[in-house]
Amino acid sequence: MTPPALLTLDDYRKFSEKNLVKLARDYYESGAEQEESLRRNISAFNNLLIRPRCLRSVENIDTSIDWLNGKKSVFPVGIAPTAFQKMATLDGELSTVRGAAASNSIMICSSWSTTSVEDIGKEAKIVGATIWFQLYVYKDRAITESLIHRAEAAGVEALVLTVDTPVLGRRLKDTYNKFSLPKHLKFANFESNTQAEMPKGHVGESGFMQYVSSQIDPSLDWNTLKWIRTKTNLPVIVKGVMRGDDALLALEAGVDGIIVSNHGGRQMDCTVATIESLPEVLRAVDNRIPVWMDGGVRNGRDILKAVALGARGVFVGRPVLWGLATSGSAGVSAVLGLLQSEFYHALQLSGFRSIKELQNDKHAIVHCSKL
Ligand SMILES: Cc1cc2nc3c(=O)[nH]c(=O)nc-3n(C[C@H](O)[C@H](O)[C@H](O)COP(=O)(O)O)c2cc1C
Ligand SMILES: CCCCCCC(=O)C(=O)O
Repeated sequence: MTPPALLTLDDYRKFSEKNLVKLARDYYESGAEQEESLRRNISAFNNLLIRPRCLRSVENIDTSIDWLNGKKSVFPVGIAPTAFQKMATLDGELSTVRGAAASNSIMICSSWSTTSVEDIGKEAKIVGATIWFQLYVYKDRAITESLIHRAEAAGVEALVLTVDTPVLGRRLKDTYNKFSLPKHLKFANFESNTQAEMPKGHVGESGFMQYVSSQIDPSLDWNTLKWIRTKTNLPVIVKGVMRGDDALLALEAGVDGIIVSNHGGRQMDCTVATIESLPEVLRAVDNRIPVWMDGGVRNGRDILKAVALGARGVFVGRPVLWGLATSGSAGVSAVLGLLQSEFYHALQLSGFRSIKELQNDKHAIVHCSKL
């Protein structure tokens, strides 16, 4: 069936809901606890207002940006890692990587994918996509080390260490639903490792929470990051930094980039929004390494605001799942294409012809409290 006109990401969200069973929909949509952070990530963008320039000849706009170490991206939006994509569509992560390639975006693959990193890597080579690999650190370091080496061999270009998940946030809907990976799906990076195999079916309160507390290392600290550094020559990016002081520690630990993130409001609830944390992290980093953000980006104006503050780019999580559940790889590239055209349009309407020009204008946006 041809989907109706889908004009906004919210249209994709609503349309995709029909294609998802409740267990999957709740898992994808949930935030932790009372979902304050989830809502604030989105609403905080509204406190930033754009100050448009006029009469600036906006016929040609350059949305490209140096994404990492000189590698260009045609527009500043990447795909955040999200687990268990085969709950959204048959081909799961393979559809996402195809959608990423079709829209010249980059994909961060989750440690907890339902397609192995090797299979995603093979497909990425065929379709010409850039992939990074997101890492969770297991109590059993041999599992973590083997994941790093497998990701390297699969052709990933950077490792993304998630640092906001020492333990799992309490997502109430998942607990009510007794969420676990549906029986027909695999925890694909761990198939051969029964130790790390997630319990199947509805066990106890949430099979997911049980698995995390038995396997994931809550003692993760800055030394763990140094240990990871000794295991790979790939750039290491930390995802989940929310404060300037932690950004300075990340710099000291020698990271190659930071993603300001609160895990889409799925971990600690009642946090500041990521767009509110971004300026403090940027001040601390002072242009020494790239800083991206994710959380609540839902249109081209949000991208403009984050980039105007100084972000190298943004990542989107749930919107890609909505595209995936709407129409597989075509849906992913449609969602990314929509963001790209909205960003282009927002630059035109506000009189900025390139990201450089936007970032050089220190008054492009204003916080509403300053009016
Ligand atoms: C269903 C779902 C699964 C996620 N899985 C992962 C994951 O495996 N690893 C990770 O680092 N972050 C994970 N995240 C967090 C995202 O990478 C990202 O931080 C968040 O979705 C950004 O917010 P947004 O959904 O508002 O764009 C997940 C988020 C969602 C919604
Ligand atoms: C160590 C926690 C693993 C959570 C995996 C998936 C995820 O990040 C999410 O559901 O959010």
